Amino acid sequence: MTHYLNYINGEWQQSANNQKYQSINPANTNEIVGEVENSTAVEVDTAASYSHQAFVSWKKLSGAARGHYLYKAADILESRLEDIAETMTKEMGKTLPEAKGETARGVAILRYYAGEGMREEGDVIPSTDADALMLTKRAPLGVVGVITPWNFPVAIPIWKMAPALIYGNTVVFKPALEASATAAKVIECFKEAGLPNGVVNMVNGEGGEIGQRIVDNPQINGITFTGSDKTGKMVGQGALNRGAKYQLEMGGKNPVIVTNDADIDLAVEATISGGLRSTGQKCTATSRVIIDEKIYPTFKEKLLKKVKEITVGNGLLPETWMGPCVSEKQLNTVLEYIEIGEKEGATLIHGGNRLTDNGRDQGFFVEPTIFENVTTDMRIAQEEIFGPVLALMKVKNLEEALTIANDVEFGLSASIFTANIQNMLHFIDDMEAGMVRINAESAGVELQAPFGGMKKSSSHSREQGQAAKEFYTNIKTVFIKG
Ligand SMILES: NC(=O)C1=CN([C@@H]2O[C@H](COP(=O)(O)OP(=O)(O)OC[C@H]3O[C@@H](n4cnc5c(N)ncnc54)[C@H](OP(=O)(O)O)[C@@H]3O)[C@@H](O)[C@H]2O)C=CC1
Ligand SMILES: O=C(O)CCC(=O)C(=O)O
Repeated sequence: MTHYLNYINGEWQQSANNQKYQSINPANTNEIVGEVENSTAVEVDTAASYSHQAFVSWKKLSGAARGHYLYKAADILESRLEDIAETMTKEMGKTLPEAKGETARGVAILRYYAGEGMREEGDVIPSTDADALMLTKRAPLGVVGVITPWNFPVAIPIWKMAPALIYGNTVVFKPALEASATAAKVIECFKEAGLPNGVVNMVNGEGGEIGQRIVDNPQINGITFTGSDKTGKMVGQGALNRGAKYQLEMGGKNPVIVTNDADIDLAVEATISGGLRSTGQKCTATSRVIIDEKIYPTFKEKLLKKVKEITVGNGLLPETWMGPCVSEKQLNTVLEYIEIGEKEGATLIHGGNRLTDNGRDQGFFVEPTIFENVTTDMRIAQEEIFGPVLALMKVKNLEEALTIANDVEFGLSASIFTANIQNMLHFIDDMEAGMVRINAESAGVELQAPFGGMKKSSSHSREQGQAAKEFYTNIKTVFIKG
């Protein structure tokens, strides 16, 4: 078992309280993947203080110089892709191909933002004074607190830290405990890329202690968070109270609409991939499948046939298609929602059980689960489950499908499967979601495009691509008169 320390001011450091957290393998709870510090608020304050000092010279570097460090970190991450992906699979359960894909995405994100150091950062705006020059330029926020979940332990920290750094901010990072060993391996890449001391810091520990102190520490000027709706609200309120800038990415209840002219095989593939890959633990995962009644029987039959072929097991095994839930807590949440669905009167047509046979008794495995006769008022149609559970809903036409699709508090991602251009245009205009996808699954994010949701899914900000600049910088309007 490897022990990972906090990373503060360029050094691996122990927490003063000497308490540890053990990160276990959700496919085999006998295996401890790593041990990290279970730190206190004191370490956050120390990290924030060094980060604040490092900011002074980091922001003075040219964008190209900062980009150089990110290119180096990308190369190191790429050279360790196999090891980091394997740690991810062992630590949070997603299959090895998915973990490798995510780590490769981390490399690509680092390179994208490294290049950003050489791109334009403002506009020239005509002044009403003919003798003046008016322009905008970007100023970094200062120290940025990065609070991340366990479901994308490489991609999410990197899509937050890389833009923070390239625009001249320094970072105090708190990864989710369930993915803390993977996070430490990512931080090793930054260390070995030679970033100046204090520019990137990582403090491990519980959200209520470490995350909360990031929210409250006055030296932290901006906070970026991905996670649950409940915690996100607290983070946003805490930041607002002390005037820190904040950005929140939270839940989803993402629909896929299948119209009567859709390519049914394609829609079935996308429903399975979007809803069940990563064991349904994506904020962009499909959870509601809204199907035209004319094709409903065919769609259902094809879906069931394919879902029955899914192999559930340890994500390191080549034959596994779906890994375990990340933790016992998450497994219990999923099982609880399955019970709620049955009590509410939905019909369970596949799955619904924990899997303990064939050596799976030491893991948090659950069957891929499908309900039908789900109505929009049910909790399984309204609340984020974050597990491999699909709710089938039958509708008469696209109008009804859109009404149901929009009848939730979330608005992150949504898909439609149709061959009709009018249906596509109607969906693009009237679907209340930050990402609308046509003939493609609801999950899936491209690093160069804005990512974020409407309604309760986000703080109405966007991450990734050029959109990241809006959060990690402040605009300065400059007026120069000769
Ligand atoms: N949008 C998304 O991508 C995600 C959504 N979720 C949703 O959230 C549910 C619960 O998952 P969970 O992991 O508990 O999500 P949380 O929102 O609790 O965790 C996300 C991050 O916030 C930290 N955190 C916890 N409490 C606080 C706090 N008071 N102040 C600041 N930071 C805090 C966590 O730390 P730590 O966990 O280490 O204590 C973790 O790093 C899931 O079932 C799912 O519905 C979960 C993960 C990702
Ligand atoms: O779909 C993806 O690749 C990213 C989803 C995501 O950001 C999340 O689940 O938190």
